[in-house]
Order: sequence, then C-alpha cells, then structure tokens
Amino acid sequence: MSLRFKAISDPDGSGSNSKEQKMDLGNGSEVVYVPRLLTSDESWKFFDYLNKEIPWTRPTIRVFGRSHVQPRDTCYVASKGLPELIYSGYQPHAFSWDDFPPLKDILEAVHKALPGSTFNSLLLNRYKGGNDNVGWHADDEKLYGPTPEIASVSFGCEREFLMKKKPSKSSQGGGAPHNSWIHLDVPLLQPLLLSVERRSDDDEPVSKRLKKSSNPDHHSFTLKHGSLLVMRGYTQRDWLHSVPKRAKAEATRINLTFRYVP
Ligand SMILES: O=C(O)CCC(=O)C(=O)O
Ligand SMILES: [Fe+2]
Repeated sequence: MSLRFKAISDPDGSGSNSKEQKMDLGNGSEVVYVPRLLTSDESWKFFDYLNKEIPWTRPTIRVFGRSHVQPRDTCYVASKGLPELIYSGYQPHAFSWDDFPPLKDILEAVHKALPGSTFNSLLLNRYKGGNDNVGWHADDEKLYGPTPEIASVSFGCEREFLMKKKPSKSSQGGGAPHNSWIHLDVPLLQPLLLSVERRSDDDEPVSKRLKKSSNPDHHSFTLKHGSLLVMRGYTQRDWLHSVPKRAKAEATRINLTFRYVP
C-alpha cells in the first residue's frame, strides 16, 4: 500500500501556493506540502539574508546521556513572555522577531498559506553540507502541547526528509522489537537521487516524488527551495522524522520550523 499526497486545490496550475497537497498518515496525523510557498528569487534573497545575518551556533547537546556537538547550526526566535525551550539538555537563547525583520515576512507568508494557524516561535537550522543532519526525533516537547502544528520552510540545497512511524504500544517492552525499529539510526529507505534543479518539478505531484515504498510506515520527501511542509495532529506523538546525511548534498540548506507555544 502506498499513501499518496492528494492535491486539494490546484484550480489553475498557476504555480502559486494554491498547490497545497495533503497526506493523511492515519490516526489523526497529517502532513501538508506546499511546493512553492515563495518564488525561487524571493527564497534566494531570504537564504542570503539568513545565511549572513543569523547568529548561528553549534551547541553541545546531550543525546542518550552522551554529549555531542549538534551536527548543524541553529538559532531560536520567540515572541516575548513564552516559556523557555529546552531540548536535548540545551536551552537556546530566544532572540526577538524584531532582531531579524525578514523573518516576519516569512512568517506572514506561512500564516497566509495556513489560514487559522498561529505560530509564535521559530527554530532555525543550517546544514552546511551533506554531513550536517538531524537524527530521528519527534518535536514532542511538552511545551508545544499534545497536537502541535509545525510549519517547516526550506531554502537552498534540497535534502531528503524522512518519516517513520513510532513502534506501536503493543510492541514496546516485553516482546521482540518492531521489525522496522531495529536500526534506529539507520535510514531504512535508500537515498533518493538529489534532483538537479528542474523547473518542471514544481508541477510534478508530490506523490511522484515520494520514494516508492511498500511500507506505509515510512515516507520520504525531497524538500525544495522555497517549499513549506506542515506536520499536524498527532504526527509528533506517533511519528519520527529526520534529515539524514547525504554525501551528494554539498551546498548549504537553511530550514525554519515555525511552532506555537500556548
Ligand atoms: O531541517 C528540517 O527539515 C527539519 C528540522 C527539524 O526537524 C527540527 O528542527 O526539529
Ligand atoms: Fe523536528
């Protein structure tokens, strides 16, 4: 069985962000993909600004009781008065939206694409080549509540974004591990060939860009320059995601994940 993105509105094929596509992951989890939230030119302007102006840091974090230098640069922006974010034993300094005005323009584009959604904090990541990555995790910090909506905007080098289902409760503890759970840190999907920038990709249904997999518990997306990917519902409770190392991804990618802290 293969789950497919369903185009929910593409009346004119104009290449605007009306080409929103939804994927129902089951049990109240959903992913939405907007291939072109921003035009390529706009997106390169934002990329250059962010690459140069954001005070990127590469903190030491704790994972499974061990200290590591996080394998990507990061920065955090949040509205005043929100509780502090702590992840992997690291508490980032919260910069203000006024420190980086173009972020407010990107946030406005996200809000416009997702009517009714509100975001008041932002985690920025910069991957300076194919070695930089984010391992399997869920953004399930209590701070975000049980069903956080996370809006992820990507700039620069296309990278693969993998999702896999967490083991079901019945397979945790006691019995044999869930089949697909054995290689926790090894992507189970073969890498997609990183596509060379092809204009026509914009018009290609995301279903065609999905790795063909017989396993409905694993999905792979190539996140394009200027695209928006939204995870909502119970996605953080039931699924993990990662951006794995890719030797061929030499160029820099910047990703912004907008979140809401109630
Ligand atoms: O870079 C990405 O696409 C994902 C980043 C991410 O998962 C995170 O910041 O929590
Ligand atoms: Fe994440």
